[in-house]
Amino acid sequence: MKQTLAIGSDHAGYEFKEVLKKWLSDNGHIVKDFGTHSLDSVDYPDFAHPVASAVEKQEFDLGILLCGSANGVAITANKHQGIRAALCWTDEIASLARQHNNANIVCIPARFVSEDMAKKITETFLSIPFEGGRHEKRVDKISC
Ligand SMILES: O=C(CO)[C@H](O)[C@H](O)[C@H](O)COP(=O)(O)O
Repeated sequence: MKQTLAIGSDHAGYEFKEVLKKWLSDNGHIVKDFGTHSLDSVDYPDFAHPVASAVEKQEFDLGILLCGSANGVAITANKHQGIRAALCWTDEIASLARQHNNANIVCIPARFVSEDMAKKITETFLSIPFEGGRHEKRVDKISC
């Protein structure tokens, strides 16, 4: 299924962001790049907040964020009420983030996964649906 995607990173995730952006576009997805646009050192919240806001406003189906460990972008994105950002370092974790948590932003630790794994994580995150059922009420209880 072709989807609309918001993508962003800091300098540590920049190279993988460029790879993922082209690969996703080549596969028919609509991808908006919220930066960063070079390897120059930047601050991850400056990119994680705009991606999270856009996904929260439902301007995009899903979001993709990258930084070195993915902790910075995940912590930032999860400040947004409508966001469930999941730190994913394997495709199995990415699958569970969708199936059980209905995550709407995948956070990829660019300094700790291969390019191939970053693609597998992304592909899985975009294709696996939320299971609902017993997970529905748990996800509903997240907001405070
Ligand atoms: O925010 C992070 C960790 O929580 C990210 O991994 C950043 O990419 C990292 O902190 C950047 O580190 P650098 O030494 O400034 O390149």
